[in-house]
Amino acid sequence: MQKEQAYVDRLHHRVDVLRGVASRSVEDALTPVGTGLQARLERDVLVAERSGLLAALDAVDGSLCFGRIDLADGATHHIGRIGIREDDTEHTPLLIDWRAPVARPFYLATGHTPMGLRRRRHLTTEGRVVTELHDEILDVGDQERTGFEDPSGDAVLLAAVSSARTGRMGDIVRTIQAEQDRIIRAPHRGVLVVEGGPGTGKTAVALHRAAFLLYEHRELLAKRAVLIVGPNPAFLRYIGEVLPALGETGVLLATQAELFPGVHARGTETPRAAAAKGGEHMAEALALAVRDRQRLPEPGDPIVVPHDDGDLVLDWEIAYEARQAARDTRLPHNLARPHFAFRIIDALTAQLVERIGADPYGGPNFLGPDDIAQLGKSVAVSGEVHAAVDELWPVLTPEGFLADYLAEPLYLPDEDAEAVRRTPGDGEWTPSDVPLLDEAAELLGADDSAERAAAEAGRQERIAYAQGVLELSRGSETFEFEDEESETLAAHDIIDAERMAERHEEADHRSAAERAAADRTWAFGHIIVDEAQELSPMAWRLLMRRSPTRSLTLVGDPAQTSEEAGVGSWGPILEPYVGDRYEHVRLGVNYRTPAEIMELAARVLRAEDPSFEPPGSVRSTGEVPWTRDAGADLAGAVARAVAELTPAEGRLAVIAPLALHEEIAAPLDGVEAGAEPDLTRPVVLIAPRQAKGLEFDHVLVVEPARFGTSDLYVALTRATQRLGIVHREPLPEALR
Ligand SMILES: Nc1ncnc2c1ncn2[C@@H]1O[C@H](COP(=O)(O)OP(=O)(O)OP(=O)(O)O)[C@@H](O)[C@H]1O
Repeated sequence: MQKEQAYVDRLHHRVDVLRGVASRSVEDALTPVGTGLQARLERDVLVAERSGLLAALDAVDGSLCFGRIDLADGATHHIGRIGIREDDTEHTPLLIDWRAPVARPFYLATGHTPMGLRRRRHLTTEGRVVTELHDEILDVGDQERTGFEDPSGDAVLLAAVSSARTGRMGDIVRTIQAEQDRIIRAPHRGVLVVEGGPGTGKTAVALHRAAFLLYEHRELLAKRAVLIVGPNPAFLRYIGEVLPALGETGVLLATQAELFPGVHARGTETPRAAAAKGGEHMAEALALAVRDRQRLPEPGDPIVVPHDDGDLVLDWEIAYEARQAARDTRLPHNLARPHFAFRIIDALTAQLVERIGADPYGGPNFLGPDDIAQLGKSVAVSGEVHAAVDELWPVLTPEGFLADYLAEPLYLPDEDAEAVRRTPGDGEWTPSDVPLLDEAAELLGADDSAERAAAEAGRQERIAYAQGVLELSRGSETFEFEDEESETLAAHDIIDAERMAERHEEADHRSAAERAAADRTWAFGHIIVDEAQELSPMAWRLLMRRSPTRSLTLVGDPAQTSEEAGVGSWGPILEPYVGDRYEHVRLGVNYRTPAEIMELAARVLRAEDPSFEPPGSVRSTGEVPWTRDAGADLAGAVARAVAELTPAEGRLAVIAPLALHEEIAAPLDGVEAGAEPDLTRPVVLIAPRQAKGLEFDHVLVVEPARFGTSDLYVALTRATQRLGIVHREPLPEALR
């Protein structure tokens, strides 16, 4: 123990030194060095690199080193959250990053396949103090004993899964299991579907996979960013600390509602409306509705456009031909519009030319090219002509178009149309409007060609400039950071002219994740979708647009699908995008819910599907879930149960239908009936849908008869320790 303590002390000392160096170099870099372009460029690059490193060093302080592997050849490696090297000429590794290949046997080796290991050691620390050691002997022939042997090999895992919850998800780097490790380290290209029952670590694995990919493909992913999509804001707050604790901050976490920049989709709607909007036929309906906005005058009733040289007649034929030509370009509506306008202007000019210059005796037109050009110009700048074009082919914004469409939804089955109908200006955008806005933006397009050309010219200039600076800095080697080759630094070291130039965009010092958040057309380096079973076909269309390279990890459990628009199986969802070229892996062990609770939860699903098999629980607690009839006083019974179940340390969730929240919260101290739960409070009151993905030490389910089957299954599987059920209405059959 003392030896390990000495080693851990040494590691912390080294981190302190590195932190000092990094923070000084941020400070130095922040001091004004002059106003020259080059000075500012160098400063920006330095600050970005050193701040990232500093954040990583600060973040890992909690349990820096958690493992050690002893190899058969006598070598030993300590494993931790980041890699650290000694300040010597060889840059000797002191701590191996858990993501490095050398660390892999720590997670995978077994007595059967020892992968060159003699022993695996788990170190438990509190702050900087080593409190426990657990050793596993992996070489049966090895007679040496340390006195810290853990014969079962799962003491650390069991302690982790039984520990009191904080209201925030923690990382699992200390105890990643072999089946999880394989998923975390799977290649980043292509689509990987991770399926597993409640508590199998899908979310944990997804987050660690993000950390791994950022480590393994730092260069690419720092530029293109990683997007993690979760079901609701409470869930994103719940998981929000895992990646920073692993030293990773360059990730964008978002719900579907946040994926259309500039729109805060906070409105609510019926599940029926959400399902109708999420349906695949919606894409076709919107496409047809856009075509409807490309109009023609009625035959025989032309638009008459006044002009100094006499009225111009914009009739059905002219508009029809112009529309055909514009549609033939296959450009989105707003981008095809100039083609429509040109044709109209041409045709109207021809009318003028014909009228003014026609030879009454049938000879050639009197007007020369200059006269014709002059007439063309007069038509092109005419406000009346523009108004006529606008009427036939208006410039449309996604918001305006969709609001109009929802007021009068066409091309949908009647009952879907009724469900989605909304008076313009009535209510806010909802999460299921977001994929429709995105679809509309795609169909409409924005004519930003001039801006793009200017931006590209500016970028090329900056790249040329950055190339010059890089050559200069290579020559003088001004970066005096001792650990240049360490694993921690390797990530931030490599910088090419393009990236340097990107960082130098004068008005834009945002990280890739921040820029991605503001850009609808951003192509992410990798996308991770949690609770992926909830997404509708329309939401998949949006996400696939954000991942043109189809580099995605989808995590979900069809048995927990509550949204009507969600998936039943992955094949039909993925087929349009990748055919059958996706990997499908399963996680089979439940680390959260004790066997006693899982048994009860499984009965709920078995009522509908007798063959349903839940994942096996990693432990049982002896605590059998209970049910209690509240009689007439539901709130009183809930209050008594809350008093009983509130843990001294840890969290209790009361999961009840929203309609009962006011009544239930009234007698409870410090419990609020509100839309946004604070999960760090000892007792939280949440609705079934809000419970998705979360976990608590104890759970009290209220009035389960009002839950849908999958919502009930989700609610029952949230507890790590105890579960109680209070009801006034008769219990569902499966819970009796
Ligand atoms: N290898 C592990 N070591 C320690 N804890 C683990 C491990 N794997 C999972 N857990 C813990 O199990 C709990 C459930 O994990 P997680 O929330 O990722 O499961 P899930 O499959 O996403 O569940 P659900 O589908 O019910 O939302 C978490 O507390 C997580 O930290």
